[in-house]
Amino acid sequence: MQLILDNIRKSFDDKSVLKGIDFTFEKGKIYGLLGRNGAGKTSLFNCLSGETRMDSGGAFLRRDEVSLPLREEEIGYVFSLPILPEFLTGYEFVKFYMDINRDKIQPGKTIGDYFDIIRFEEEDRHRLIKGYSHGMKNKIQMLCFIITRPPLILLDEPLTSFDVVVALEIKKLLREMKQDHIIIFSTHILQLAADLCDELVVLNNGVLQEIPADILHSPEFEERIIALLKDGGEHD
Ligand SMILES: Nc1ncnc2c1ncn2[C@@H]1O[C@H](COP(=O)(O)OP(=O)(O)OP(=O)(O)O)[C@@H](O)[C@H]1O
Repeated sequence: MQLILDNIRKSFDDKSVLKGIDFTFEKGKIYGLLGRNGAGKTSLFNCLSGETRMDSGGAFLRRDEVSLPLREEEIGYVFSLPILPEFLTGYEFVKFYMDINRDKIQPGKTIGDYFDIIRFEEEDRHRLIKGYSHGMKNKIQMLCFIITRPPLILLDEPLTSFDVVVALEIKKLLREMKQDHIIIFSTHILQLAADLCDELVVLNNGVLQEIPADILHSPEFEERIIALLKDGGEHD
């Protein structure tokens, strides 16, 4: 399975942010998406998920030689600022989410099993989401894609809100899941990108470019990436 991005363009007013994104992502890999502040990482994710309309171009999933336009239900999107119904408890929300996705649940998995996967304390499950920390909300968002297992998983800067223990668990989980999914992960933490990702891509000047494997594994990795990022791109 491949995700094919074909000449995606997006401008806000007269500011051109995505200037023709062409890239092919493969199943079985975790991709780190790097780029300076304002480079357009979130805009690209929003265009893929349908949150924002792209001006032109397209995104396609290719399976068995057949490419079809990417559909909303094929994407699990974890926002950097989680959007959840704050008036529900975590348990109520996850139960509701499981109910509406009954056909996608792995056989025999209970709501308790799912909470256990993300190491969510028993007592927290029945508290209102409103009172959850940022990291707890992110965990609940992650649970959504763990339940539905969509082919494409987009993660916008999520691991930064997790404590080291949870971050390690989530990293393990992503590594397990990558066999069956395309995972794209935006981050500013170079060490995390180097540690977790199989490939790195940089969004610079509105286009995506792959970072050669020799940079990823070189001892001057950080310096070389920073030089690449300084080369172009916007910043706040
Ligand atoms: N809805 C919008 N309306 C107007 N401008 C927008 C909108 N969304 C994004 N932009 C602009 O597009 C550019 C890219 O923003 P985006 O949030 O995609 O960058 P980013 O790479 O995710 O940045 P960061 O690393 O700081 O989160 C910025 O100049 C931003 O101001």
